[in-house]
Amino acid sequence: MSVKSLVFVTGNAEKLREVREILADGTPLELESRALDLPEIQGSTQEVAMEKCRRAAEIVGGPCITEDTALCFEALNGLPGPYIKFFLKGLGHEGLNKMLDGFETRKAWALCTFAFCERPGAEPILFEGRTNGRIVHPRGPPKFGWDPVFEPDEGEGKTYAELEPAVKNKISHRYRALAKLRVFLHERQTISGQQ
Ligand SMILES: O=c1nc[nH]c2c1ncn2[C@H]1C[C@H](O)[C@@H](COP(=O)(O)OP(=O)(O)OP(=O)(O)O)O1
Ligand SMILES: [Mg+2]
Repeated sequence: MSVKSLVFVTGNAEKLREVREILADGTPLELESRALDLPEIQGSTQEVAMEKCRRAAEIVGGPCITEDTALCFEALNGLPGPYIKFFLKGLGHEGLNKMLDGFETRKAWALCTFAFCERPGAEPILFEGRTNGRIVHPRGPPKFGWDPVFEPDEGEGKTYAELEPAVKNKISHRYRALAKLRVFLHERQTISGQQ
């Protein structure tokens, strides 16, 4: 398998931008993108990611990757998790904050799951990355999803939205998952001799 033909299937332009920025550093990995909004099942983050990637591989007809992002609240045992897109749409930034009023902790973690599927019918392989933080009232430009309400522990008091993109990309859930995917793809290529 040549990684040059790897297709990233996502309907989210901001995700694609960050993935490209992260991949620009280090060993080159060429990505082709397909803007499809794939249906997502209900279930654990892993089940959602596996099924989405399976469907993507059927449509693409070859190797592809997909990515799922969850935002998990400690007080809610990890919910909204993979359903954050719908919670954000329905409640907005302030609504997400209100959900936690009355709970003892506003701790949260961002979880990114990349899935790689070699061909239609193959079992996808998952790569997870996690960044811990907490939910705060919105600060910073509202450019990408819930970035204004997530303050990562390593962000020196800034929200993802307030951090320079290059700084977010060094500590983010996405960066951490992508680092694992990259090692996997690199080892695969080396083993199959396709440098
Ligand atoms: O770093 C991030 N910072 C802030 N917000 C983020 C981030 N990454 C994803 N998000 C948002 C987008 C969507 O509201 C939800 C994930 O849902 P998710 O299904 O994974 O993304 P999506 O449907 O927009 O794109 P895709 O076509 O790849 O499934 O969290
Ligand atoms: Mg989605």
